[in-house]
Amino acid sequence: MDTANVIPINVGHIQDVQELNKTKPTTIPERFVRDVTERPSTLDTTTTTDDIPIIDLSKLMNGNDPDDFHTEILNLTTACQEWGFFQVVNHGIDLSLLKSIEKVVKDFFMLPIEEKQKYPMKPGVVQGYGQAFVFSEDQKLDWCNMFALGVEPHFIRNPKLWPSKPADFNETLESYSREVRKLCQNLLKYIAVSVGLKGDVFEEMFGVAVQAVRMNYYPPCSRPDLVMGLSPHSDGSAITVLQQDKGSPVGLQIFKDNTWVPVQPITNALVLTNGRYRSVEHRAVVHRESDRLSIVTFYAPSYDIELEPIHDLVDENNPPKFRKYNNGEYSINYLSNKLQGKKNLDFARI
Ligand SMILES: O=C(O)CCC(=O)C(=O)O
Ligand SMILES: [Fe+2]
Repeated sequence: MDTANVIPINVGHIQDVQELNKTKPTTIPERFVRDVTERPSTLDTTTTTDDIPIIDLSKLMNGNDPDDFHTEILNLTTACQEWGFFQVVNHGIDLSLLKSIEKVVKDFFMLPIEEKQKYPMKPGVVQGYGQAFVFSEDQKLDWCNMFALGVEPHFIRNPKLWPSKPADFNETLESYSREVRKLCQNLLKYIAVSVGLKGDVFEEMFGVAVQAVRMNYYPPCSRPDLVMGLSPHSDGSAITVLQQDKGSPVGLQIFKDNTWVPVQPITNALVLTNGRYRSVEHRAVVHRESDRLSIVTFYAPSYDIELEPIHDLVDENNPPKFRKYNNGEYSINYLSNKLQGKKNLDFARI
């Protein structure tokens, strides 16, 4: 996952936004101020959160009521086809575990900067504490601190980056990641079914799936209109599960029908289906007074897997839109470029 050894880069000084915020700056440093066309107000939203699809996983898992199952599969199809995104309820993960992970992650971000800097995200590397996806000195910075860790399989972990404080961080992240992994596997099963494939098609295709977590902390900003919490992008994973705290009333936004729609969710984003299901473009904005935390799990095929559109979804009327590619090469490409809308898909687009 680390690309530092391959590409020599100069990212300049990256200010820590929490520390910056503590100084109550009267003006926002230039490096965070977005060009007018990239500010949060562009293409602002009229759609409301109520429209965002909600999937009740228990209706799919229980299998008690065939009508419920069928309706929910149709909901899933619409969600993946038209949104590339949905919220999941009755997902089976203990609420106490969701609260515990939120607490340890928040406690981590509240540690003194010296403590957090024991786990630095080096330039061009995606694990550790800092800002990912920064590759040049003149690139604008996001109003966000990140802490990212590889979780599974074990060889992607950098044990030196797993923090010793708060004391129960590692154990909680392990339990949480186990549960989220099961959720990803279940969602992928029903996503396969929703597109007319066998439930285990992704599990077989993925090999030993890669799982990573990125924790994002967005402090308040006196000029939320000028900065971006997280630049617009779509994720590089097969499926993403996003948990966010109730901190700020604004935060995650998804791009739909040319507007940015705000969300309060657990979510996902998808590839592999020859464009039939799309991954949603999304971004995060920040708030004048409230902070916000998100915990994002990325679940993706093994790096050594060759991926291509599923044959059953390709025919003369639907020719392949993506070439066959190695997922490790795709991941390196994704992680060594700044976040830029859906540009990452150009890597494999025909
Ligand atoms: O904080 C959020 O809501 C968005 C996070 C996100 O999109 C990511 O980490 O990829
Ligand atoms: Fe994302």
